[in-house]
Parts: sequence; C-alpha cells; structure tokens
Amino acid sequence: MILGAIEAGGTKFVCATGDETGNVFDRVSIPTTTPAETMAAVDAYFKAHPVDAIGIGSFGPIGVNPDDPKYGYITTTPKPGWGDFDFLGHLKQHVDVPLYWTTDVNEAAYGEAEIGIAKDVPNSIYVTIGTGVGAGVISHNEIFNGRTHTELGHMRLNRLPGDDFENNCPYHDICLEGMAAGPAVGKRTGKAGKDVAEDDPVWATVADYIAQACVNLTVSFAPDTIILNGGVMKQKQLFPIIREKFAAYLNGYEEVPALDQYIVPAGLGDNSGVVGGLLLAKLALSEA
Ligand SMILES: Nc1ncnc2c1ncn2[C@@H]1O[C@H](COP(=O)(O)OP(=O)(O)OP(=O)(O)O)[C@@H](O)[C@H]1O
Ligand SMILES: [Zn+2]
Repeated sequence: MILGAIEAGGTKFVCATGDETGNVFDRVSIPTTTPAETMAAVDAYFKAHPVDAIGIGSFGPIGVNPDDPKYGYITTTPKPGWGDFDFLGHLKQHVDVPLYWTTDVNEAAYGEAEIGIAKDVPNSIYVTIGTGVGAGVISHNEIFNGRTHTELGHMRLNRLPGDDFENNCPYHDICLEGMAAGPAVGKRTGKAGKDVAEDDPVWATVADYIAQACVNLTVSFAPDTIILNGGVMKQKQLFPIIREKFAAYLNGYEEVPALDQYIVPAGLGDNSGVVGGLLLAKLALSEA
C-alpha cells in the first residue's frame, strides 16, 4: 500500500508518498502560484508516483462538510485565483483513488494525534503559530468540525495593559493571530522573529497571548494535550513562560495534566502535516 499526502499552503504545496507508519518515501515542494499552474504540478506528481489514496490538508477557509455545496472548495481566500476553487473536484478528475479532505492544521493535528506526541491520548489540539495562526482539534481520535472548520487563530483575547500594538489582522481589533503570529513579532520589533534576541521582552508579550489562548482551548475543548508548533515556537524559551502564565490565568479552576506534558512542542517537527496526510489517506482507504 502506497499512500499520498498533500499539504497545500499559501506559499507552497508539499506532495509526498509514504506508508501508514508515517515513513515518507518521496516528497516535492511546489510553489503556490495560480491554481492552473500549481494543480498541474500536483497532477503530474501523482501520475509519476501512483498511490492508493491521498490525504489533503489545505489552506482556507475551505468547505469541509459533505452536504455543503462548497464542499471540497477553497472558499473566500483573498489569494488571487484561489477563491471559490473546487480543489477536490479538480483532483477527482485527475486521480481515481479515495481522497480525504480537510484543513492544513487538521491534517497536522491528525498526524500528531496518530503517531506523534499525542499518540497515547484521544483528545489533542495542534496549534501552529507561523505566518498565521491555525489550530486543529482532535476529539476522541477524530477531527472536530462544527458547521464548518474552526478558526481558532482568530479567537479574541484580552489586550495586555500597556500593549498598544495595532492588531495585525484586517478583520479584528484584537485576535491571537494579529497579536502573536510571526508578522506581528516582525512589526513589533522591526526584525524577523528568528533574529530577535531570546531574552527580548517581546517574547513575554507573545507568550502571554499564547497562554490566554491555551486557557480558552482548555475550557472549550478539555484536551489531554495542547501542541504548539510553527515558526514562532522555534523560540523554545516561550514554552516555560507560556506554562507559567497559563497556570496563573487558569488559577486552579480545573485539574489539568502536568504542564510540561500538557503544553508541548510537536513530536513530528516540520513533518506533522505530511505524516498527517499519509494517515488521512489510510483513513480514506478504510472508509472507501
Ligand atoms: N526561529 C524563529 N523564531 C521566531 N520566529 C520565526 C522563526 N522562524 C520563523 N519564524 C517566523 O514564523 C513565520 C513563518 O512561520 P512558519 O515557518 O510556520 O511558516 P508558514 O508555513 O509560512 O506559516 P503558516 O503555517 O502560518 O502558513 C514567519 O513570520 C517567521 O518570521
Ligand atoms: Zn483576526
């Protein structure tokens, strides 16, 4: 059995083949340009590398409910050409295998939940803090969706006293993504996140907003584990600060696992998405 994965991001698509244990046999990175150009490269990849099923995680927003007329579409993205694009419909015309369709963060969450850091627990949340912020919720070993997929990166937070940073999101006056994602760190400091000193005070601010988000996720979903990944979380010094602020904000309201096992880095590193795609392909095959 050879499984396929697509991690469809706003900057690049990764297509890969591998097996159900998460071994990646082959992968390619394709720049996200126009749907015609990028999808032609995706089609060519799976023609050259035949697979038995494909798991797809896409940037969005996307239609995830099968009874939604826009199921399988990338819906309202401002990315030129991709709004209202029937991704799944296109793929079905080019590959004749079972497909699993979800968001990029749900795909990564599934990888971590099946064979990554959350493999031993049924409820986990995967949060990526990168160019944007997204989160995927796994509830009882399944991807959680509501009326549509969640948009937890845009949760509202409390502005810290003295923080007059203009929220870096065109929709909200304050939200997690706008206050704490990589571009917000860039605007706050005038430097790329990776060049900001480890002890710069901006990290305490970023950690505070992420800690608030972890409290909100805890009281909303009661996960066993919260996984923090993405470019910003390469700053490992954030973890202890987030745990400390999380404990202060939760203030003993409910019991949670030991914090160094509750708020954790990803187990699969930069591979969560691709591995998740392979495992979603396996799921599609088992449901076909
Ligand atoms: N070592 C680092 N420390 C702090 N910030 C970093 C670091 N490396 C990358 N970043 C920031 O993370 C962001 C990129 O995030 P990431 O590497 O997760 O890629 P991405 O795929 O573009 O993100 P997204 O998942 O939102 O699409 C940039 O804003 C970058 O400045
Ligand atoms: Zn927002």
